[in-house]
Amino acid sequence: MNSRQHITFIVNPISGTHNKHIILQLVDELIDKERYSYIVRGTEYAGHASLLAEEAVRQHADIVVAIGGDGTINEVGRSLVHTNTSMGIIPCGSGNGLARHLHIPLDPKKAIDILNKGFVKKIDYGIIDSHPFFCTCGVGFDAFVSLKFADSGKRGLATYLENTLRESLTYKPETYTIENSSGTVSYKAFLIACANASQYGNNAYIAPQASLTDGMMDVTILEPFTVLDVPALSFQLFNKTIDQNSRIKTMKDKSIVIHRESEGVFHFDGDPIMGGKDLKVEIIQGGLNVVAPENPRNTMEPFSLLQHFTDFVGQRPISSLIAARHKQFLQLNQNLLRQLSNKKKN
Ligand SMILES: Nc1ncnc2c1ncn2[C@@H]1O[C@H](COP(=O)(O)OP(=O)(O)OP(=O)(O)O)[C@@H](O)[C@H]1O
Repeated sequence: MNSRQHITFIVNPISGTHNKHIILQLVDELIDKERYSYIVRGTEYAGHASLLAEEAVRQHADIVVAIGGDGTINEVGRSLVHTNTSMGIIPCGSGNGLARHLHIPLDPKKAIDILNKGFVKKIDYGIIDSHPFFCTCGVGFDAFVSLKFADSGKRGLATYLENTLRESLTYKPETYTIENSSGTVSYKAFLIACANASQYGNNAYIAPQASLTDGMMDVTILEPFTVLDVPALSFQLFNKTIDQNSRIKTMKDKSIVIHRESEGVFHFDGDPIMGGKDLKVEIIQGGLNVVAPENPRNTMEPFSLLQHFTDFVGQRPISSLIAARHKQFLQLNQNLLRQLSNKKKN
């Protein structure tokens, strides 16, 4: 009798910065072959990971491991929710928000070790306007930034951050009405982030209190601010204290509806898309099984703000980031961005 569990590894060849051949060699060397049999599938285009994961579920794979970043995880995860197949992660993206929240090590050898231990936990996921998300989704500058990010690779992450901060000073906040379980509230806001996980990735904590297992969404609303607020906001974003800033309002709920002045962009796990004026956002409790550290505290590194900031800005070339977006998708995003920028200027 074959009692081994089966893993399908899905590798996005163009995500992040790691060399995927080396990672696949490490998988072959280090995966526990007494515990697991496995196959490797490579993605050939944006969206392919979802189809490969669906196929793995049909073939009763026990675990599908996403080798990629949050975009790949989103594609894999959406096919695994409410199934008996768990998701594993070997983080290889540029942000790795979900892996970081789960304390899955960024070192591939250690991430494989987590797979070998095979501890499975249930986590929540969210849905915005019928698009599943696992980390964050949002509107306003949040979505605008995700469009900028898609356009940022050739200029480097530091330039991107600088441009983003500069753009933030001219970006016009909009008025949003949020329907939640206790009523209706209106905010003039720069961005609204709805978080399942606590960070965007790169240790930028937009919702420091967010939990993946509480069945709740943490909503962070950033009200209009001035240039004088930027240093504190930036510091607090990386220091896990942005919720203490006076420009920030927070709420927790299972489900909200965001009404905005006009249709426009929103993002789910950093991928921008056009949507209508009214967006329903909800959290589905415990819908996804993930292989993760059993005791995250043991895998946590000491908190260092400098390290977090360096992680975000980095010294590394990010030419691979631009390649990390499917060309057509990038084109679409750039068009949306231009439309949005023009709208904002008019
Ligand atoms: N073979 C492929 N060719 C082009 N695009 C692909 C291919 N496979 C996957 N993609 C797309 O690449 C996008 C980026 O991948 P992913 O998000 O995993 O990496 P990343 O952007 O570097 O990481 P992060 O999201 O953590 O910042 C995904 O949204 C996915 O749709």
